[in-house]
Amino acid sequence: MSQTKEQRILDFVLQNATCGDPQSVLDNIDKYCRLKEWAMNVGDQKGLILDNIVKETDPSVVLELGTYCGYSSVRISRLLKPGARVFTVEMNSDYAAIAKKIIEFAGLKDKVQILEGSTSDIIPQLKKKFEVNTLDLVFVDHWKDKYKQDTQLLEKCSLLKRGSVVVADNVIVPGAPDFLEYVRTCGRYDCTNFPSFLEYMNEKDALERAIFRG
Ligand SMILES: CCCNc1ncnc2c1ncn2[C@@H]1O[C@H](/C=C/CNC(=O)c2cc(-c3ccc(F)cc3)cc(O)c2O)[C@H](C)[C@H]1O
Ligand SMILES: [Mg+2]
Repeated sequence: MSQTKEQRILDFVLQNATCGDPQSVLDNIDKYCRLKEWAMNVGDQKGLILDNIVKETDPSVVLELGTYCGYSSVRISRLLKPGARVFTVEMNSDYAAIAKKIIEFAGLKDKVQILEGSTSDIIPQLKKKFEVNTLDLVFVDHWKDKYKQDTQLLEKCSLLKRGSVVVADNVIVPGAPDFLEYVRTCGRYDCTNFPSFLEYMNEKDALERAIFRG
């Protein structure tokens, strides 16, 4: 059966990275995707900006929208204090399976819970089914036309509190114009743009940090 690109990324990690070493997992995914096959991981340049935001926030409860292969789940969870958790939502079961193996290889399975399904179904379940009170950090990196609706859903489900940090990837490329307009003008967020570059390319991209005012 012919392999998918995501299976090839997983194989490259299993064959080249060091088990239990999250940085070597990240470095090898970046190496493969830069040299062999491009893939839509947040990558090393935007990843460093994300690292700084995570370190500054020191979150106990993190939600990620769009796991894909698990690169940013590894990136975020490797920086968390003992007992802190990442919930990551992925609707594609093939990607969820790949991500599970990558997160486990990195030694981070106790910090990351992959929630298989659609954000529209899972976000409303976080409080009762997953015992979440409020979210300290949200990393938004799924379909770009769903950023705004899912941010509004987080608000509706009272999952954001004053100081909750929402970080969105790709606000330049592919872009999420309705999300940007919303968080910058609705009056409920303090927004900062972090210019960078599209993963593994020379094209400009950026992260947007939107801190909920409560
Ligand atoms: C109900 C649906 C919503 N609910 C959902 N619920 C659960 N899971 C969801 C939901 N919506 C999506 N997902 C999952 O998240 C992942 C999707 C990730 C999407 N990411 C991009 O499209 C992108 C493109 C480029 C790019 C840049 C330049 C180019 F030239 C080409 C591509 C770069 C980037 O950094 C990018 O992150 C995964 C594939 C998909 O199954
Ligand atoms: Mg992205």
